[in-house]
Amino acid sequence: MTKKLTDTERADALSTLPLWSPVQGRDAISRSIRFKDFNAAFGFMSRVALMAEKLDHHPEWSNVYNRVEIILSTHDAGGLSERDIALARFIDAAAASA
Ligand SMILES: C[C@H](O)[C@H](O)[C@H]1CNC2=NC(N)=NC(=O)C2=N1
Repeated sequence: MTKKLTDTERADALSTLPLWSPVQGRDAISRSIRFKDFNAAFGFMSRVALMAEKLDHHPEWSNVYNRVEIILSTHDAGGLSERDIALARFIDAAAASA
């Protein structure tokens, strides 16, 4: 069972993820990403989806044309865990090379 991060672990991890913001009212982080067009956005989502399956850890997300809104939280733990941090790092790398 994945554990929630402690307050210190959470703060340390978030300081290394400047593009992510805490979600108000819940233990989760979010990032909004704008791509060149729908093709770039959906290509990114496909790459993240394959990794999410591999990690058995899935984002809450939505897409409108070239924008993807992502929320990460660990449902089994009821909050942010190191799995969210790992997925956030993968997402940042995938978005940077899109
Ligand atoms: C059964 C399956 O392993 C679990 O439901 C996984 C799937 N993907 C998941 N994704 C996220 N974000 N949080 C979870 O707790 C989670 N649990």
